[in-house]
Amino acid sequence: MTDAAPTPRTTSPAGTEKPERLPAKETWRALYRHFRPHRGAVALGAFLTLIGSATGLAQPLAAKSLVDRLGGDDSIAGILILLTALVVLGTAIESVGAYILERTAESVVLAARRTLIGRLLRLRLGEVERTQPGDLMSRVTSDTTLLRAVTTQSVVSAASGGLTFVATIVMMGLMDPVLLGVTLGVIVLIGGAVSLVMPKIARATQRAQEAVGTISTALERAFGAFRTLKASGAEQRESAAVEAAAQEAWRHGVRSAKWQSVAWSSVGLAVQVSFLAVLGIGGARVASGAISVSTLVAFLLFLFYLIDPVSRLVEAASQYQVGSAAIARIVQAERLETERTERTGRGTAEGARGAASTAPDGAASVAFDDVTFRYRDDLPYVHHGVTFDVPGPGMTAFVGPSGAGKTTVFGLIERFYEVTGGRVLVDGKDVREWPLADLRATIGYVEQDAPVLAGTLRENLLFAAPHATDSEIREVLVRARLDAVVERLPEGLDTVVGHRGSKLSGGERQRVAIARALLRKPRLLLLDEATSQLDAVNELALRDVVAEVSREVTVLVVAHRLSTVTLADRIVVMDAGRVRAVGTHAELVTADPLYGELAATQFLATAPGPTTSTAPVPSASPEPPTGGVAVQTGSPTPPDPQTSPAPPTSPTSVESI
Ligand SMILES: Nc1ncnc2c1ncn2[C@@H]1O[C@H](COP(=O)(O)OP(=O)(O)OP(=O)(O)O)[C@@H](O)[C@H]1O
Repeated sequence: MTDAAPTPRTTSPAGTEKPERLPAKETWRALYRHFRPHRGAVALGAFLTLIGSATGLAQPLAAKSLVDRLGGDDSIAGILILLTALVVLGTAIESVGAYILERTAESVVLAARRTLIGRLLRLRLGEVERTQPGDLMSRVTSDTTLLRAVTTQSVVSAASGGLTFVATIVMMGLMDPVLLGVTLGVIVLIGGAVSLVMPKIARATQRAQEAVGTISTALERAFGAFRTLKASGAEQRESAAVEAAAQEAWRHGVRSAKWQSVAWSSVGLAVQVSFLAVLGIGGARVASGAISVSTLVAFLLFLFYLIDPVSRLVEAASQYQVGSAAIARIVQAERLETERTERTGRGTAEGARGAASTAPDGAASVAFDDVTFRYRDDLPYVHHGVTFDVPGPGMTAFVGPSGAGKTTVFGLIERFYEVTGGRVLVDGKDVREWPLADLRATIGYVEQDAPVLAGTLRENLLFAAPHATDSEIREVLVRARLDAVVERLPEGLDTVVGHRGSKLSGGERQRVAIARALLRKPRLLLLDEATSQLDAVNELALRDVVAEVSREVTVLVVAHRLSTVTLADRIVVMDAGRVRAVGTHAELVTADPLYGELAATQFLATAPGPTTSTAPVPSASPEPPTGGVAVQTGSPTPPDPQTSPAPPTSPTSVESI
């Protein structure tokens, strides 16, 4: 089975390229999809508004009756009460209608936002990496608001305007078909010109919305690295970039307003020109006796009456253009590929806590079977036939130079990305066959930069295990050496940690991330070690915690410290996307030149204190190991994707450690 729910994509992913406009039919369908669930409410709102306005028509009659009685002996109290009641009733009905329409408009926005939010948080990681999150956010917050008018007011305007237009045209036709022909000729001519302007409104609106997306993106970038921004003295440059985007939004907004005002003024123009044409031709027809003067006068009155429905039709059309610009951006975001995170067994809330679990208990096993992988088709391979086998429990350390592909191993186990070739197995089962929620419920993951979310410390801890009890929280706080920190805080666990945990130290953030992962009670713990976040005391303490956890749980660590690797039951040495050796520290330090070099330089540089490691064997050019348990694994390097996109499939042995 596959958890991805791909949808055919006709437009580029949000934020990567200039979004295309949707074809007219698709625009219509997408807008109708948002309007459809609310059509009853829109009809009711429109009906009440019309009734409300209609009561207004009765008021002059009531007023006349009032005036007639002023001179006589009849009491005017009754008619005054009636008049007042009519005014109040009419206003009440009209305002209820307007309220229903506005409420429906808000419901349309809410539904669109819900759909988008539901999808955005389930997007595939690769999709998010290809997009600009700020721009995606603006689609939820800003573009959805543009659906308000088009799905409610403009439908009402189009319907009422259309009806009145047809009725007036029929009346004019009954008066004089020739003059009607003249009127329609002028309207069609000017309407044709206006229809050329309409797409310009949509284009300008879309560009303005893109610029709003750019503002969000730029602000998100600045706040995401706020300290760096200040330390780099980049406030002015970043403000200038955001202001430029704001200026761009203004420019396109003004352009859209310009075309909208052209469309609006064309209504007046159409009527004025029609008036002159009707006056000229109508005058001639009166002179020739074809029609009477009164017919001409009545026809001209109808002509002016036409202004209102035509205005409403133009308003509906221009709102449709604005809506079509927004819907194009919304549909584009809806088409990004999502994960299917259906929940069974451990994936449920109870399952995540171990109850009702369909997955086996105890430590999970992990195996990579000839895995090839690249992040995108246009990027080089990161894994070239990676093969290893980790039976649980115990601690396995992944070491290797920067960029060797160690963190990528974790991304593939979590199934953040799909392998290009080969298989990733957890408990002997291909991760593609696991329900995604169950797979992830099995795993606790501590990222290298240990992200902490805005909110309280408690919220952060409960993030991965929302049903954990207070005693479980206390236990992990002690294990992660956070208990003293929490005691020091004035509000303890309810202390707000700031945006991205900015009120915590780097070491505290990392311990929060570890506590969060432990609270999840994982069967497999993935720990991407930070290079230098912890002081020596806490590092040693956490080393003991991880060692203790690894007695029952499978722990995979991307290791940057000698203290970690010396403790590991097995070490996987990675280099340039391949596993070049596996073994213990003592074995590898003599058997694998690259490992020896790493132990001598990188690890020792970050070691917390004196170690008992055996002397490393430095080597400038690492050679495959010649003895010990270190084993060269992996299949040949996949060919260059540019010249041959197919990865190699030649089988290799699975190394059992
Ligand atoms: N999301 C991504 N998109 C594209 N390329 C990526 C992505 N993440 C990593 N890479 C590339 O993949 C390669 C392997 O990265 P990875 O993070 O797995 O290395 P690593 O061995 O963990 O390095 P380090 O020890 O520095 O953390 C690198 O060349 C990196 O630039």
